[in-house]
Amino acid sequence: MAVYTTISPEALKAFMTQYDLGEAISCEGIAEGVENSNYLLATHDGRYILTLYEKRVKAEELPWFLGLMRHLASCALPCPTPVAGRDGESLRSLMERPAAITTFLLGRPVDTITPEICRALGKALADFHELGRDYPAHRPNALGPEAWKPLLVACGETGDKLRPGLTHEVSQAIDDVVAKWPDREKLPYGQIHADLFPDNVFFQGERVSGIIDFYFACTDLFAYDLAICINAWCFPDEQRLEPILLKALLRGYEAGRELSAAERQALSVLSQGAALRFLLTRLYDWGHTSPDALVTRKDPLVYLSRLRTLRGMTEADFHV
Ligand SMILES: Nc1ncnc2c1ncn2[C@@H]1O[C@H](COP(=O)(O)OP(=O)(O)OP(=O)(O)O)[C@@H](O)[C@H]1O
Ligand SMILES: N[C@@H](CCO)C(=O)O
Repeated sequence: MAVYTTISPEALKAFMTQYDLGEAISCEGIAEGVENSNYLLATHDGRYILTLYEKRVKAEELPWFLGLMRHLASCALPCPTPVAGRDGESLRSLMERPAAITTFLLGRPVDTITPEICRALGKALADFHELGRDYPAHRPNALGPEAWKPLLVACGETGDKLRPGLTHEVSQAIDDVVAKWPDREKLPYGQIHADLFPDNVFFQGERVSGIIDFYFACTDLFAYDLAICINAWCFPDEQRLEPILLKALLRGYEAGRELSAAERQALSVLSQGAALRFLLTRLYDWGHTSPDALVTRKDPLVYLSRLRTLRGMTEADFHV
């Protein structure tokens, strides 16, 4: 569930007077998602998403995220566009939370990941990177390699309680991956989504019809974004990387942007880094979310299995 903040009818009515969208006909909480409170808002004008930003998203960073969405949508990438009120502002406040209305996108996340789906996803990711080049604003990746050790420390004993020896294993993996991490200046970088998981991509048939959830987006290596997708889309189960899905993802990506030899070579270590990033944030949430909270905690150990698989692979395995 992700409705942390309930909106009173009076507050919604007053909020809507700031827009040219007509009155709200309905405003229903959306169960999916974990970070923010999302509502499906119907007005006489159509359907929209109303988001109240909660804990993890910093209010001062919202203009960067909304600006990126606005920029990419204006370049015809299928992503939500922030809707401006009469005063031209799209970021405002509701129920004492930062809030914004964005456009509604058609389509659904896929139930089954196929090579065709991975190919389409890869092309959409390359489009994201290419179109983002004209968005000059910079946002450092707050969950990049420098963040991993402090995050592991902040997890305390959660890791070892979940799987004895986990903290030591992850600590060693961090040291190893950080030592091999590519120099950012040597690989192409720009705006990346950084959380392009299957629940954040809508499809109509085999066509990508929506990319949502921009709140981890940042300025980082393009190939790292691809490495995140390898983790999230190419493992049909906890630990088996399916080469056919990997090949389709890379081919799809290269239909939009060619990878350099250095990027190909870096995919192995970048994929291990991506596995570490999601293992660590899931572990942190595991230890910091009470089991009776209304949020479903995501299993960190899936990413331990993936990390192990990726550490057993060679650079050549990514030359599919
Ligand atoms: N622009 C949109 N058009 C249609 N549906 C949307 C849109 N944005 C969000 N949704 C719906 O709301 C759900 C939750 O959105 P989202 O994934 O952004 O939640 P979140 O809590 O902000 O992020 P997270 O996935 O990181 O927890 C989505 O699964 C989708 O069903
Ligand atoms: N995609 C993340 C959740 C937060 O965006 C995960 O699966 O761990």
